[in-house]
Amino acid sequence: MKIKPYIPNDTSLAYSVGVTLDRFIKKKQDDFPFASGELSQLLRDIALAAKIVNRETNRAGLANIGGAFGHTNVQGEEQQKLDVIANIRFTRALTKGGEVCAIVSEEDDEVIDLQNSSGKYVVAIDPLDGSSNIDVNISIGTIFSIYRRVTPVGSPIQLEDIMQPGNQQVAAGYVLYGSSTMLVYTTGCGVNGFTYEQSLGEFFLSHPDMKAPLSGNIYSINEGVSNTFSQGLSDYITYCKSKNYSARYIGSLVADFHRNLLKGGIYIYPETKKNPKGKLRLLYEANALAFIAEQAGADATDGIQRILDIQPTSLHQRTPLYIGSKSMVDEALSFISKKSSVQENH
Ligand SMILES: O=P(O)(O)OC[C@H]1O[C@](O)(COP(=O)(O)O)[C@@H](O)[C@@H]1O
Ligand SMILES: [Mg+2]
Ligand SMILES: [Mg+2]
Repeated sequence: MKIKPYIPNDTSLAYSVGVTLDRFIKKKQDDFPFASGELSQLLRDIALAAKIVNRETNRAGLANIGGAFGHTNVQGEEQQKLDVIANIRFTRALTKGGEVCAIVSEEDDEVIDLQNSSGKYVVAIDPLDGSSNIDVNISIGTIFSIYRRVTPVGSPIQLEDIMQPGNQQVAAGYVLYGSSTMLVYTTGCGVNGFTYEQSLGEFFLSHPDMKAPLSGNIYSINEGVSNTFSQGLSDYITYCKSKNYSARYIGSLVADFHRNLLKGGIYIYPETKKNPKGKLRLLYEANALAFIAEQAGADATDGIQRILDIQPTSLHQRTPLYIGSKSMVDEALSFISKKSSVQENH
């Protein structure tokens, strides 16, 4: 019996499809000899729910799942049907996956206790980000943060399991439902992006080891509320214009963040009259993107401190957010801190 070693056949007849998310997760897990596979399974559960939500977003217009759901969430925002559908899909996948003990969701007033005595992880999630763009076919997303619970597995969920600062995240990421669907995540060892190949039902590694440019020329801010900006921030926007930076604002945090992460830029959602503490939520929007940003060499602050060092005090608390290329965040901070110190002295 003849045995021959396998020699990879790189013929263009059968080009390599690339590394699937599953294989990538498995390989990363092998890098950690003591890894038990639970986090890997949790990431796979999130990917599965993302595929289902991707299918729903693609056919939102056809399947009567566009439009308002007719209920207001704890933020006082009118829920869209797709907000509710995405929330159900992710909660169900995380429950069935068996690795999670509690979920904090934008769409649920309270912590969801999964009564899973073996669940090690807590997930904070924005099931559908950019809800105002659902019905107009503009990119939307999902944002997630993963923490290890701090109280013993099997014991009742405690506040300290939930109210952990962002620097305690063990993983975080987002899904972007755009012209293509991508899943981008970090476990604290760099950032990797995967593109969804619909016909194969698989995410493939398309953006290995993502690094944000240190500077850029894109600024993303809703200038529609500029009359409530601090003087320092107004001066910074004037400065951006004087530098001929491009103004780009999609109104979907995930999409604006993703573009700036790839091209270099800054996204700002400041304190405004309507949202004196900013609009975006710390636990399931800012923390996840701040972890990704820092892992890709970018920065994230609330204008005063590192987002990841903020100690949460309430589930749906909001925070101002300045996130993006390092030198641009530094620039913005130099403007806002200068003015606020001037105002303080006067
Ligand atoms: O319309 P505004 O005030 O500019 O706010 C847009 C921001 O609000 C959000 O839609 C808030 O997120 P949700 O859609 O998850 O509630 C962000 O995605 C976006 O960046
Ligand atoms: Mg959101
Ligand atoms: Mg949302």
